[in-house]
Amino acid sequence: MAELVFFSGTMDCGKSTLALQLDHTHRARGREGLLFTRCDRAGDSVISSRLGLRRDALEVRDGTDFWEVAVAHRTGGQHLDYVVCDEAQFYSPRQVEQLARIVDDLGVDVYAFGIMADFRTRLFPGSARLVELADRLEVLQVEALCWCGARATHNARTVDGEMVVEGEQVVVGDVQAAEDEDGATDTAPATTAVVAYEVLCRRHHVRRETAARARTRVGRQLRLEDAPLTAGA
Ligand SMILES: Nc1ncnc2c1ncn2[C@@H]1O[C@H](COP(=O)(O)OP(=O)(O)O)[C@@H](O)[C@H]1O
Ligand SMILES: Cc1cn([C@H]2C[C@H](O)[C@@H](COP(=O)(O)O)O2)c(=O)[nH]c1=O
Repeated sequence: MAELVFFSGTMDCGKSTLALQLDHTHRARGREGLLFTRCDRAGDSVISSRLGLRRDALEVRDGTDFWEVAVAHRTGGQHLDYVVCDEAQFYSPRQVEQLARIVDDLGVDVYAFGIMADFRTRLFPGSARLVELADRLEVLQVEALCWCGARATHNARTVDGEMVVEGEQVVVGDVQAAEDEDGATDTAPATTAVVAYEVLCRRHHVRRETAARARTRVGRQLRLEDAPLTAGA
């Protein structure tokens, strides 16, 4: 029986990689599918993974109707066994309902991949609807890690290196810029605010303690410990 599966996890836990692997495996067995994404970091109409894999995909827009696309595909004489949906957190609840209908009325498997919650720890509307409707929820096996070594369960947004808890729900971006060898973080010209993301455990998300902030705190402690005791101190 066809099913709607929601594979979810934090940013950078391997969702797009798994989406492309799953498509490859099904295709290799002669099954035919359609790939969809919305606002991938790499640009329009592509699913990209940080491992370097990338494949063309159909870009989901506000007006995309999955039911109509699937029916037109079949009416055009093509097979449709499964659908892979990346960045599904950006889909509207109505579009998720269309995906469920494809499963139930057309017998097509739908594999959706996305993050559950935004940087404020609030569910994306599309992800909430997926949780409500999916036959199965799968949590990815490669667990992203917080800087402290604990399992990362939350996505944090930073603006110019500082964690923020207010702002637009959707801002396409990547996990923190790579560090230079000297430990300095890459930054854009001072006039452009740099939005980035970092995965954290709940404790550090609540405390707003990013890796950079933790490093600053430790550095300050070390400097205090090294400071010579002055008379009367
Ligand atoms: N250079 C690398 N070598 C091995 N694995 C890597 C490398 N870069 C990224 N990864 C793996 O890829 C994962 C991110 O995969 P990706 O599919 O882009 O994640 P998501 O779609 O969940 O954001 C990382 O968690 C890590 O396991
Ligand atoms: C937390 C959060 C993330 N986003 C964006 C940032 C990325 O473009 C995608 C997630 O991509 P990934 O493949 O899972 O790394 O979502 C956002 O717009 N708002 C947020 O709060």
